[in-house]
Amino acid sequence: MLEPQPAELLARARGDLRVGLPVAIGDWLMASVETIRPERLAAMRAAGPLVMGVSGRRAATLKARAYDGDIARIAVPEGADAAWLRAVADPADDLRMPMKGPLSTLRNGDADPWRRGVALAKTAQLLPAVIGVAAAPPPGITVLPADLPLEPPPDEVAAARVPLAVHRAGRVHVFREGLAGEEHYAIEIGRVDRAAPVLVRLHSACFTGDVLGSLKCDCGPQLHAAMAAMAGAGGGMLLYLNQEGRGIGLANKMRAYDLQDQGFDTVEANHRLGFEDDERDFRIGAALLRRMGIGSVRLMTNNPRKLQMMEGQGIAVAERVPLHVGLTPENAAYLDVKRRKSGHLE
Ligand SMILES: Nc1nc2c(ncn2[C@@H]2O[C@H](COP(=O)(O)OP(=O)(O)OP(=O)(O)O)[C@@H](O)[C@H]2O)c(=O)[nH]1
Ligand SMILES: [Zn+2]
Repeated sequence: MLEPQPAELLARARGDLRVGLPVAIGDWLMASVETIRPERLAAMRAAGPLVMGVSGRRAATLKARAYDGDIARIAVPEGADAAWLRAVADPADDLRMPMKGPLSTLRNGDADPWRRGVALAKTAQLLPAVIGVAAAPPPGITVLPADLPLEPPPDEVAAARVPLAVHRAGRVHVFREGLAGEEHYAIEIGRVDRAAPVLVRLHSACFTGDVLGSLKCDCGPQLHAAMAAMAGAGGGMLLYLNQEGRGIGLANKMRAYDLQDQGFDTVEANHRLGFEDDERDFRIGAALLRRMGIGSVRLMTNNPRKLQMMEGQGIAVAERVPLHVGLTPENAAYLDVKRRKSGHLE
């Protein structure tokens, strides 16, 4: 078995999009609008009429009809250049240059390759927009398999003792998700008694909050309060999930922050970019707990989705422990939107 297997092809396709290379999906060659270079765009245009795929969310902002529901296929006009494509994909200048259309969207043909193309761009943490042409793949181009494999369960790569300020007994476990996927960390604090429900926090990476002490969110204070509570209780398990920006990556989160400075709230900003409110898959958290031998938790969260996911994945939630810390004048509106729009609990 020397040929690349489906899971490997998927990982390679994700990398290709980031590099600016097209990948073959169904009968189409598709590249990322964000990373494609002008020469390659010209070569694609020479191969036939161009079509652009965006998410239904982005289509709604563009007032383009999304005949395919969660996806829209936009016919690219003849003279449209890279700047035009970028403006359709990237909301940064929506308010300054509101008129991009009218955009004509396709309704016939198979939308599924486009759905997969946009999903692939999301997992590559790029703007969720792809440009494509109906063409056979030239040699060397990655062909995305029709049936995507189930990602293998997360694998523990390494673990070591790390004494922590909150508790001398700390242990950091590094897990790798799928092939070339994200790394996530499980941090054992104190002595974790698996015979009783374990105090657990699923924390999503927030570079700005965790590291820089940003006042725009409550992540840093939540992280530190959770660690302190675990130390105080004698033991607990912190899962640090690399799901920056609710899964859209730091570049896209900064794009969202820029939109927030233009007056959109955290949910609207994600939508304008073409993302859902929350692109995280919390199942990875349950998988890590299982790997750590934990089946019952006292979960520190205000997010009902985390609770539902745990129960759905067979981890018993013995108790929800609310986590309200770090309120600042700068994040009051953000926390209010989480309560009103995302159903966050008091
Ligand atoms: N896209 C986007 N992500 C944000 C924004 N503010 C914070 N984040 C990200 O949101 C995530 C915060 O996640 P959590 O701390 O798990 O918070 P939560 O989902 O509200 O749930 P609990 O804190 O458990 O109640 C981190 O990945 C942050 O990077 C924002 O305005 N936009
Ligand atoms: Zn944050």
